[in-house]
Amino acid sequence: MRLIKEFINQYPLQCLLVCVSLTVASVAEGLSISTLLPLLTIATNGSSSLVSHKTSDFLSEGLHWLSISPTIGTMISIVAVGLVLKAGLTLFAYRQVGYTVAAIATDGRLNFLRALSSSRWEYFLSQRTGRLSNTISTEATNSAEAFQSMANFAALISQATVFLIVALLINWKIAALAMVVGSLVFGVLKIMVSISREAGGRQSNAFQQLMALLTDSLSSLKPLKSMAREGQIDRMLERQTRELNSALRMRVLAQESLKALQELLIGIVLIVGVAASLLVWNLQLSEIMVLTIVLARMLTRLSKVQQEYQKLASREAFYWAMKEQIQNARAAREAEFGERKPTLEKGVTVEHMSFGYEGRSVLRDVNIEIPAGEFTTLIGFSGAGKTTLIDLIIGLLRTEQGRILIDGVPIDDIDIRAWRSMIGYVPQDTILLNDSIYNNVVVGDENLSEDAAIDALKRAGAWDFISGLTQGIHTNVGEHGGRLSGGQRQRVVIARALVHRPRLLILDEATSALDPETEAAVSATLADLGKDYTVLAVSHRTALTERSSRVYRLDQGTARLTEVPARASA
Ligand SMILES: Nc1ncnc2c1ncn2[C@@H]1O[C@H](COP(=O)(O)OP(=O)(O)OP(=O)(O)O)[C@@H](O)[C@H]1O
Repeated sequence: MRLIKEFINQYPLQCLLVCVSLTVASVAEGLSISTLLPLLTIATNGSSSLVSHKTSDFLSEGLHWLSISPTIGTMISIVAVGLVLKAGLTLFAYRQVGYTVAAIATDGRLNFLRALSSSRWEYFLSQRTGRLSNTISTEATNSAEAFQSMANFAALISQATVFLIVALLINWKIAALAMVVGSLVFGVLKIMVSISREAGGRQSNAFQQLMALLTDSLSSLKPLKSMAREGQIDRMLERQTRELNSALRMRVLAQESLKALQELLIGIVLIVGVAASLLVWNLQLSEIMVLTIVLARMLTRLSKVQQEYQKLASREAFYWAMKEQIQNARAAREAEFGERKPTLEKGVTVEHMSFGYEGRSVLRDVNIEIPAGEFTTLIGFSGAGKTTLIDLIIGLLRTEQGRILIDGVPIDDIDIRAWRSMIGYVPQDTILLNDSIYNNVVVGDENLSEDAAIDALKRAGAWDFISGLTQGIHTNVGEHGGRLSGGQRQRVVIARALVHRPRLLILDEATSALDPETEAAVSATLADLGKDYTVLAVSHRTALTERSSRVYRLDQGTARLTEVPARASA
């Protein structure tokens, strides 16, 4: 099976440790069981008909070689040591399995997150949020649990093999016959494994669709509910949920049918075997009893092997789905930039820049200057390409048609992460984390102190309202920042953009989601920041255009310098 090979390649040491300890554990168990038979023989004063001579001979030769006499005490000790060894090794193996399961889930999640954060911006935008969270949760968990199934599968195979050897030592003809009939039974039931694998694939797919749909719907639920149009979403969600339910039912049916049929067929095999042994081969009842016990255990283990294989098959789909997500994100990796450290003493120049999405032209021969230390504003109709131009300056988008120069150095030659770390970006949508104001400003950066956050909040004009809160900077902002007003949220986002002391401040319609009064107040704060930073703003607010030394209007894909910044409007 492909997944088993994959796990062996990815986690060779863990697989080896698990495999060796499970095998030795099974041998230890086999040794205890084979010792039980001669022990019974001795205990029943030599009624050797209970076991074959081979089993006793094999054991007594071993004991003789070790210079140990085969007394009841020795035998009991061997049984006890075998059982303790088995328990210890099984514990060791399954502890290793548990650690590996956790490692597979963690590695999968981290690999996916790293690949995603290094992917091209266009690729990231094309992903559905629900699909991404499904990879992190359901697919990562099920992929890891597939390893658990693989370990159970290996443990059961080694136990079944040991029971088979014991059975062969007792009566090889009957053991071989049971193996042949058992194999036929499992061959017939293979179809259930295929059904499970198919159901696992359907389930993985249905989960992906449901999570993607759910996330998309939740974000647009309010307007749809307000217009009483949520019914369509309900119907789509219901359809996906029913599809998931149907896949789950199929998986359960296949699993339960397999168990029930296995039990039935194993029972029939044993009854027919006992009847044939008595009537055809005329074996003694005691020998038949021992064989029945050993063979029943062997067949039960084999049936569980098939059940574990079935679980492995149904979890496999999740592993490959996650792997595909990681590979796709890696294939969409951002192209390499250069290594030159950026400076911003003179400014940013955009020269003859053209850009389009999927062959559709958006920017045509754009030329603009963003002088260092000055306030530059972009205006233009919705869809004119203002955000696209900003994304090109940040290096989120790339084009070979035209150049962006940072202090005269082409952006392609620059260490792009160093360049981005010189940027403070304030977007239109203020999505805050459900966390404290402080954590929303520093966003996990341990190098940023509380003093730095307070300083940034003061510069963003947020300190007045924060100092009035009981918990101050440690106040939780609620889901999506719902405990703050729109203006307060936006000021926290501005502080986030200022806290790492950027050189270039990019304001992408940073005030347009606010009501006029708040917009005017926040715009005044932003205009004031123009004293200390190089600013590139997308805005039609007079407060910002008035503050600008240059205003470019983007129209029909081209940028023109407008002459009356103060009156600029779309
Ligand atoms: N990821 C994308 N894939 C395909 N087309 C896109 C993508 N992003 C933007 N576009 C298209 O490019 C054009 C310019 O979009 P852009 O967001 O740059 O405009 P804008 O001037 O910032 O608009 P607005 O003022 O409404 O934010 C639009 O027609 C938009 O549909």
